[in-house]
Amino acid sequence: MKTLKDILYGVSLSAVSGSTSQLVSAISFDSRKVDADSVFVAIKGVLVDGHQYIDKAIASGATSIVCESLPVKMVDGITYVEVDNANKALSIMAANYYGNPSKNLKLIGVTGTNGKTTISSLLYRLFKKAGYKVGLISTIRIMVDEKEYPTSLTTPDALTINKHLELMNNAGVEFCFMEVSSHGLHQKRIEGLVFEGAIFTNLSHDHLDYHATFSAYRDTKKILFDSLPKKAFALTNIDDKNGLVMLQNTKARKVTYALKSYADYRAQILENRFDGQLLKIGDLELWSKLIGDFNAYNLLAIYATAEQLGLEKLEILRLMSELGNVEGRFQYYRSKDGITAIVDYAHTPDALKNVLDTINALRTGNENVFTVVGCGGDRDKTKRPVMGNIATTLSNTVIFTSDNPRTESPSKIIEEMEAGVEAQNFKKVLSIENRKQAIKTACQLARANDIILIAGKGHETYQETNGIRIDFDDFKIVGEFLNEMGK
Ligand SMILES: CC(=O)N[C@H]1[C@@H](OP(=O)(O)OP(=O)(O)OC[C@H]2O[C@@H](n3ccc(=O)[nH]c3=O)[C@H](O)[C@@H]2O)O[C@H](CO)[C@@H](O)[C@@H]1O[C@H](C)C(=O)N[C@@H](C)C(=O)N[C@H](CCC(=O)O)C(=O)O
Ligand SMILES: Nc1ncnc2c1ncn2[C@@H]1O[C@H](COP(=O)(O)OP(=O)(O)OP(=O)(O)O)[C@@H](O)[C@H]1O
Ligand SMILES: N[C@H](CCC[C@H](N)C(=O)O)C(=O)O
Ligand SMILES: [Mg+2]
Repeated sequence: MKTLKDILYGVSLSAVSGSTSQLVSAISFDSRKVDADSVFVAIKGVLVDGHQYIDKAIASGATSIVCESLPVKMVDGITYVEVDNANKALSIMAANYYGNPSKNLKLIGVTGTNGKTTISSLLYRLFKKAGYKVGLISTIRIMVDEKEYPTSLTTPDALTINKHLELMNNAGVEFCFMEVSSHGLHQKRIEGLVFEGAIFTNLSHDHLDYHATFSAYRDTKKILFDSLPKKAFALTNIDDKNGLVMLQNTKARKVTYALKSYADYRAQILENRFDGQLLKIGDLELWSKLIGDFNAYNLLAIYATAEQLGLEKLEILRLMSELGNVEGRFQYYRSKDGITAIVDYAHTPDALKNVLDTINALRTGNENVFTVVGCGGDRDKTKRPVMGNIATTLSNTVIFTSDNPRTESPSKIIEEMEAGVEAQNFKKVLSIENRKQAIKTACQLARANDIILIAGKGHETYQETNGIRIDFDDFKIVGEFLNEMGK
């Protein structure tokens, strides 16, 4: 066990009342999960202020408190520590508690609006194929080499991150690829981690409910690059207009990638087909099973990262040619009649446009494109009309439906999506609240060789309404309907 003093190493303290030499059994930031002899960190959250639960934490066994303002009435025998930023303190404490595990492996953070899961998951697979022990912290899962752990956030809280990094240390993991979300950065979940490199994918409209402005959202992403040490690499996509912004204040080695601009790593798309694409990377060629221009960017970022981490060029390309799709990212099913059903996690305007552009570019004749799409409840409302507009502009028929309504009214969300539809496209729209019914209708309407895109939920296996999750799997459902209908 460590002492409170050891755990607080590196945290800037503004006041201390009581002894810090006591042993600490655990750290908690939730009064409902406090162990005896633990330290409770009071966080000012989005919904409530953790400071109001300090006494409850003490009643449950906490013997020390870390908070942003000392309570007026302090309990005898309890140590109180005041800090400027409790989120930041929690993360540094978590790293200390678990023995700073990020220092014992090469940790690479991936940030940006879209592409984080794709890039980190494929880098995990590539390094596994190259024979290394590898870790992954992603939206879909956490992997400690070959052992899988469930996760519910893209970037988990600092205790969860460091706990799994310690497991990775114990398993001899050399490289860990981790998604770094803007919420994670803003809430300082990654403070105290030491990165070997960072990757920026792109920046587009998302989470503007949480970050007040687009520039605030951008500056949050930049924190990852600002915090890199000198020996790390900072890899950025300079075809994105915010790509260079990420490099402005970094101490790390600056490395760029692009398809359209002059960059350290360049690629050209030579051929794009439904079963893959041919890319020219530098003066070498790569046939990849991943399709779409957006995946060309992801593949180039993967190639550049692998090279920055010391893998050999030809070996990287050989391993990359074996990589297939990540679950729920352009995952497709071909029916007996040649209907293609694509399940994709596009839940932002940019992702939806990219996926539909990719589909339209691959159409060879007069196939119809049916899009089934919704927008999440309790999430950025401003993206709803924009996604409604994109879906109807780029498809022949659109079925607006529900995607995790959470505490909002599903019909209200659909109305907000409909508000973005241009008059000439009204005739293309059907609105069916029940997602299963919406998918069934698309299957009924589709004729041989048509294309059905089911967007927004990707790998998710549930639909969440008012805190209740029911099993729901787009990919399984669409396959079953097409099969049942004998199409
Ligand atoms: C909006 C948001 O990011 N919320 C995260 C935040 O919770 P919060 O600030 O709302 O917490 P709160 O409920 O206000 O409580 C404040 C504090 O009081 C404590 N508390 C509360 C009640 C009580 O009885 N006792 C007690 O001690 C809480 O434990 C907390 O420490 O901190 C929690 C602990 O780390 C997170 O679990 C929680 O994620 C929620 C579940 C969430 O849905 N987050 C999403 C939006 C998110 O983070 N998404 C990103 C981005 C995904 C993407 O890029 O698309 C992600 O990284 O997943
Ligand atoms: N490089 C890219 N540029 C634009 N769109 C992309 C890119 N890569 C993937 N997409 C699209 O965005 C969707 C989400 O991709 P992915 O899950 O890799 O992103 P993410 O950044 O992890 O998202 P999240 O923020 O939810 O964790 C994909 O299903 C695809 O439609
Ligand atoms: N990580 C994202 C995923 C959104 C996916 C979509 N299916 C939704 O539920 O809104 C979020 O929590 O905002
Ligand atoms: Mg992700």
